[in-house]
Amino acid sequence: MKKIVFTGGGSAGHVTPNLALMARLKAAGWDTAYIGSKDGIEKEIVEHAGVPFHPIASGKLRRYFDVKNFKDPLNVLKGVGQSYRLLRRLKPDIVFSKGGFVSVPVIIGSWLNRIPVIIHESDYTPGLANKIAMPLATRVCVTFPETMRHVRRNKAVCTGLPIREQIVRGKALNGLSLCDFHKQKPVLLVVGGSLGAQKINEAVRASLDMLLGKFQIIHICGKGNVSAEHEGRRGYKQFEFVYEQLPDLFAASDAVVSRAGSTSIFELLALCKPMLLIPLTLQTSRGDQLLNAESFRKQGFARVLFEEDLTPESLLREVLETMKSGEELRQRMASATRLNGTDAILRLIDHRHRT
Ligand SMILES: CC(=O)N[C@H]1[C@@H](OP(=O)(O)OP(=O)(O)OC[C@H]2O[C@@H](n3ccc(=O)[nH]c3=O)[C@H](O)[C@@H]2O)O[C@H](CO)[C@@H](O)[C@@H]1O
Repeated sequence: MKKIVFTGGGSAGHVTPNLALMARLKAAGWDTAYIGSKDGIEKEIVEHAGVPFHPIASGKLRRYFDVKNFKDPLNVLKGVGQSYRLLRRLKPDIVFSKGGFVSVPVIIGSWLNRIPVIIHESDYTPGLANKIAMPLATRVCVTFPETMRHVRRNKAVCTGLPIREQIVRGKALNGLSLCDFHKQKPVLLVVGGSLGAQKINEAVRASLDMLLGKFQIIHICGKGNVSAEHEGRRGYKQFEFVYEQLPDLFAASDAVVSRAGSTSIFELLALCKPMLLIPLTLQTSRGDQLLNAESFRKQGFARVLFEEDLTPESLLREVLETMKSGEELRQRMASATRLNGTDAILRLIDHRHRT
């Protein structure tokens, strides 16, 4: 039986594209397993999808000072040892990595076992984990054509991002009834990335009275971030994290306010949803979301509001503008080439397995 091991995690953007590939490979008779961090979001998501999950120790690669920076290299080393032994036992034909810091020990473990590795980079510029992994990878798949220039030419393939098939199969009526919403007022979905975004959560709640005058609001606010004070308010529905119902919530929404994580914005592009993007700042990230957002703005798929300019008033103004330009944004998205990377990556996996 053909066997593949997946890795990737830290946040859901480094996990959900794997779900799209795993579903298809499982259906084609592959044996699939996952190696991820023992306390990362990937454990919950992968177990939820019914794929065997093998936890390892991992350390975060931080760009800022933290006492954990002294302990984490030891955890990464421990993770390399665990991955090496796991992979020697599992004996996969191939390893596929979606990036994130947990993937580094797994890729080193694969390389030590001489197992071919395909990695995928979601963002406009490669993340630190993928930069470390690239020399050890057989192939490097990318989402944006512009990312090809950061990868050695004989390894780079522009495949696009794998998107879960069910994302485009949501039912608006199910989404509305899940939130207890009606059809008379437009629906705004707010999602601050898979872990939630404090700044966006605060701005939404500070402008809630104004926003609720115009919209019904679905707010995916991240684990532990549901506000008890606003819970149960008519027209305002909060979720920490959503699994199967996400496609229905997407279908029920007229526009979306989102961080500019690559996985999210390509899903919204596939759905032609007018989006207002609030990218992570340079202070809190390497700036990848700023580039993702600028690329989408330039192509006419999204409006962008910088976090530095985020106030309750600017949020309301920009949401109204996004709704107003909804038809224009939708048309631009509908006429664009919208790559779903799933087929191209499956071909690479299959080809690698045969050679
Ligand atoms: C803080 C951080 O490191 N952010 C990075 C992370 O973002 P993050 O992990 O937030 O990733 P994205 O926003 O790109 O993707 C989130 C994924 O989670 C799913 N989802 C979200 C909410 C929910 O309730 N249920 C659910 O299933 C979305 O549909 C999507 O598939 O990875 C992205 C790469 O992909 C990067 O571009 C981001 O810069």
